[in-house]
Amino acid sequence: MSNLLEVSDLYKSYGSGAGKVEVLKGISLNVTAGETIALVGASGAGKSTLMHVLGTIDTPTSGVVKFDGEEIFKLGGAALASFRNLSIGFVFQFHHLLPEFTALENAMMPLLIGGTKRSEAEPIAAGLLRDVGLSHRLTHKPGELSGGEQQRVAIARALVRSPKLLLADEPTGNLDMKTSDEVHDLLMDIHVKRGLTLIIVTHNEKLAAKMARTIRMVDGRIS
Ligand SMILES: Nc1ncnc2c1ncn2[C@@H]1O[C@H](COP(=O)(O)OP(=O)(O)OP(=O)(O)O)[C@@H](O)[C@H]1O
Repeated sequence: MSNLLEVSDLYKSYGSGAGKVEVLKGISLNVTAGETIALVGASGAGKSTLMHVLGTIDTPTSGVVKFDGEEIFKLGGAALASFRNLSIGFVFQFHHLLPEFTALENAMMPLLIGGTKRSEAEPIAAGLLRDVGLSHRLTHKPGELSGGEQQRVAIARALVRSPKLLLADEPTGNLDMKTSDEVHDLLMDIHVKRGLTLIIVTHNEKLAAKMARTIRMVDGRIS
């Protein structure tokens, strides 16, 4: 299997001088296309920071990230944004849905932002909402949905552009156990059906055990 991600000697620090915080301290890692990875470690170890850099919503201080062989941080601003929108889906602990839009509108937002016509975006988003078990909630706004349903909408939105990589940062950290289990099963189901590469930050041991590989971070390094 080919590598989807090749990460070499990644460093990330914030601030400067006496206030400098080194968060990532030389991370090297390969991720095979279609792999599932649990990223675990104590609070403050740098897991979210690594996810943000892999997802290109933050930039490394130094080091190289190759996605499908391409050095992504060599891309300029607009090209990088377009790469991110097309290739990577994100699910966060808090769903970040737009409250004034319906489930369907939220799910199709990345397509609309990418320039797809609404008439084309709608059936794609509706199909995904059906896949996550929400065909009966298309016109509900986030405030009218349960926590698990909101997270399902966020998952549909993350998948609407058929990304190769799904990054999920504590996707069920905010949900009760039963709802978490349902969302975990959904993520695994999506991985199996789509061959999606999945990296999940989690403190949930049951979820970590479902992933093919566990990567443990300790103080900015892979242990
Ligand atoms: N923008 C920032 N400026 C300064 N320090 C930061 C910034 N972002 C993160 N940090 C610091 O980097 C360290 C790692 O944070 P990060 O959120 O990556 O950890 P984590 O492993 O995801 O933790 P948790 O499990 O609690 O979410 C923390 O000490 C944090 O305070």
